[in-house]
Amino acid sequence: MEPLYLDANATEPLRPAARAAVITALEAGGNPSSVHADGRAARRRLEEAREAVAARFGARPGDLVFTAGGTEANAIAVRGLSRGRRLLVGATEHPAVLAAAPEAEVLPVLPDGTADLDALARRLATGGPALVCLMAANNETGVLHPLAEVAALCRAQGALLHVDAVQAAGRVPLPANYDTLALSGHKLGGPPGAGALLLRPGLDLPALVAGGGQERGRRGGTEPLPAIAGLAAAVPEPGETARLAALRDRIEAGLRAIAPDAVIAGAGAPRLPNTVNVILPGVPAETQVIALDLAGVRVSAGAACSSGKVGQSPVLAAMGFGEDAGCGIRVSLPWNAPADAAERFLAAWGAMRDRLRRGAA
Ligand SMILES: Cc1ncc(COP(=O)(O)O)c(C=O)c1O
Repeated sequence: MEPLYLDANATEPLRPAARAAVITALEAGGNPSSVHADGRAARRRLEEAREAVAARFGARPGDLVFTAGGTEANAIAVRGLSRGRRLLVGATEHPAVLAAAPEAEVLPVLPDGTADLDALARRLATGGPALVCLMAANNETGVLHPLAEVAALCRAQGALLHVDAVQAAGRVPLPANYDTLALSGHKLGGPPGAGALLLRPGLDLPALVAGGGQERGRRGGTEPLPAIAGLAAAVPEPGETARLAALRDRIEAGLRAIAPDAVIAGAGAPRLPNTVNVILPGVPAETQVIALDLAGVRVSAGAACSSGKVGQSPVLAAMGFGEDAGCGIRVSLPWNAPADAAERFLAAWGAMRDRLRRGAA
């Protein structure tokens, strides 16, 4: 039987339309900065992709900066906006943001994983101008922060807001009142190698790498046009979200029925339709991931971005899970999850749990 890929939050499988767009752009070639006809054709394709992505995510084309991915989009925003400002960063942010903001104050989250709005209001009320970084959806738990309220607090206190929407984009509606918002192509079903930073109208940012002045001087370097074309073509099918949410609900109901001792992280909070983080107390996440992998089911422990490192999840630790913060696995359904994904996952998970219990007895 085909392996069951349930690690979409690490990377989504390439969508057929994105694959076709990548190949077309690769074969067409051309550098958008060249003035001859091939360059002008590449420039047209770049601007068409910009218009499509901007329209889809509610931005103006002139306010969209293409990047090499989500990490770079976050870094441009955090470095560019934080000059002369205090940095306030959510405790469950992705390393892409945390690493760009090493001197930040950490904003706590509530036990359900959502931002602690009272703590944010207190931090904003004292001290100088701030830059707040809070993600739209968490990569490990799928928990959505209340960004409308966060944005209102920021506006009231003259703070800027950067939103890492890498996991939310294409899965849930995006917040509107940001200063900057980061996207990543390969989390949408495009290829790796392209991302985007959306800017509030009128906002400008210095480039991290100046290069040849591309992207209106906001991101130097030849634009990765095949990956950008793939990003622009990576559009969900109608009904996809509802289909994934139904599979997610079946998985959660099944887990509760099989194992009353299992805990679903962030269960009470609004979450992504495709993500379940299930904690099996006392069993290291790595053990679970390997056992499921041997059974042909691909899930992950914590953030897959940390190059195979597994240990305590800082996200689950920030939610107060203590020792069990090392015992959560992330199940993230891809856009093309098969109709029997929930049943196959539950059968493998239940068998794994039985084996581990017999082994422990
Ligand atoms: C929430 C979040 N932000 C940023 C990133 C980094 O994106 P990229 O892989 O495109 O650099 C990831 C990747 O896992 C992520 O989950």
